[in-house]
Amino acid sequence: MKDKYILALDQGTTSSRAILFDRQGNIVYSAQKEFRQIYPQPGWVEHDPQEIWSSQVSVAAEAAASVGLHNNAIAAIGITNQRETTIVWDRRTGKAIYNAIVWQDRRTASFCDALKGRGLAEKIREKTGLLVDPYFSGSKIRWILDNVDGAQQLADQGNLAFGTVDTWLVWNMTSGKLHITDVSNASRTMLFNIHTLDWDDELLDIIGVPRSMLPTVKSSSEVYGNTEKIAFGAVIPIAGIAGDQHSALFGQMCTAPGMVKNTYGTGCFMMMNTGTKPIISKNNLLTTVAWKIGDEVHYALEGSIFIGGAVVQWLRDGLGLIQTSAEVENLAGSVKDTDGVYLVPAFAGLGAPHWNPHARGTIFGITRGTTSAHYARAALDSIAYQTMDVLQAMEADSGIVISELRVDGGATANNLLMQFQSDILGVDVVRPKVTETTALGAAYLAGLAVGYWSSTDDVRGQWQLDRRFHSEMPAAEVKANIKGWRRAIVAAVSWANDDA
Ligand SMILES: Nc1ncnc2c1ncn2[C@@H]1O[C@H](COP(=O)(O)OP(=O)(O)O)[C@@H](O)[C@H]1O
Ligand SMILES: O=P(O)(O)OC[C@H](O)CO
Repeated sequence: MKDKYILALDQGTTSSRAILFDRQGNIVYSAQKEFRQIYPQPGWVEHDPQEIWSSQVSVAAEAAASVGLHNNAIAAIGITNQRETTIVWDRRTGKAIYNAIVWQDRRTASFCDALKGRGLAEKIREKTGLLVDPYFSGSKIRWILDNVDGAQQLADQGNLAFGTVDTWLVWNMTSGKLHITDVSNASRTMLFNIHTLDWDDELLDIIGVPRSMLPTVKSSSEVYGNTEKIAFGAVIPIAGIAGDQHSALFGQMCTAPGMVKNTYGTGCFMMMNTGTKPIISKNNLLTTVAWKIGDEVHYALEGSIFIGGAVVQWLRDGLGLIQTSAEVENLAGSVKDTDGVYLVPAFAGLGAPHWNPHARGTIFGITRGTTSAHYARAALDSIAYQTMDVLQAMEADSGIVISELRVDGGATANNLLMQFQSDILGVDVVRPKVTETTALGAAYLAGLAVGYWSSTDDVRGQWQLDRRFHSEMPAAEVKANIKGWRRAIVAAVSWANDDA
């Protein structure tokens, strides 16, 4: 298998990517295609399942063609995907009966409130590791069964299939031969028991989802089957599947308990490997299955921040202060600090660890001397402060003092942000050379299954440092900054309460 490659398919919220990796974990070719975001009503977000498939298959074909699709040049395919996004289709035709309901979609908030009202939150958290929230797939499936004509009847007849995006891609790549998912994606549905590693009959009953709709749950690294030539253009083993944040944790080689990564994309997603036992959070974090390789299951704690790099997009598109996201570094760096300005970017409520859907974006401490540069600096700082809130919750839940944070995602290009992150956390922030860690993780999972790499130890050595940021800020300054952020959070939450 001398000149073979691994093809990683990274199906994200706004684009589909296909990246070819070589045996040293280097990127050989990368292709990317954006697709439509559909907003039928405020708070609703949908994708066309057909566009998810066609964008993914076209970039896969482009990447595969770069090394000669018909030369058996690709040893295996690994899939990683936006999580929780829900697709329901008719098994007989392979046609989706409704658009994909995206993880950001809030339409099932009242259904979730009703579950909480019935006192089910603790049971659900105990079994699934999740908070009751529209974020997860279960309530989205229920919505489709309740709102698409004839759906419930089709489900009762066993004609409907549900899948997260990994499942949908595999179904299409195998012309409907495989209806599978992996443990990491299953653990984001609110239907999966993370202790028994099976769909939970009691939860299926509570949420009203027939077991016949659900995919078979597999490990994250095994040969599930082959792509069909007619659907995919070539016959290639599909050998790895993991949700994108789980895949990034693996790609960052956070394979030992206590290792943490934070991905700074549109949102920020921090995950800590907690080893082979789940930790149920007391601080509003999620417990999730990191991956299963062979018989070994790893669990993780996760904190999801809804607005990360998106606050920079707002400076660019909403305020017009910058032309490109990258420009924020120069603008913010033109002042020495925010001069007391705090920005809480709760544009869509606050995620972990606050979980307040009513909070809204707020800016405090403006004076006559405040400039656009202070806004830019406060926006960057807000990403770092939100990360700090999650990291502290993780330390409290795990009892582990974190000494190093591995980072990836688009906003980690920003050195000012990374330095401030290290200053405010008091830990080293560590940026690898390959920041496409999500795709790399999926490639590793697939390559391990087919013997392209022999063991996790074999790939661990491929992780290479780009830059390590050490904390430099004097302790008193750190303390004063954090105190201001805490006041800003309290004020943002209070602002949302119109009785206050
Ligand atoms: N130099 C930068 N400084 C701060 N934010 C940045 C920078 N470059 C990109 N971003 C932000 O990073 C995000 C894109 O990162 P990416 O990892 O591609 O996200 P996603 O996978 O969620 O689409 C955008 O929100 C963008 O504003
Ligand atoms: O597609 P991304 O990278 O924004 O990730 C989305 C997450 O998986 C949602 O839980």
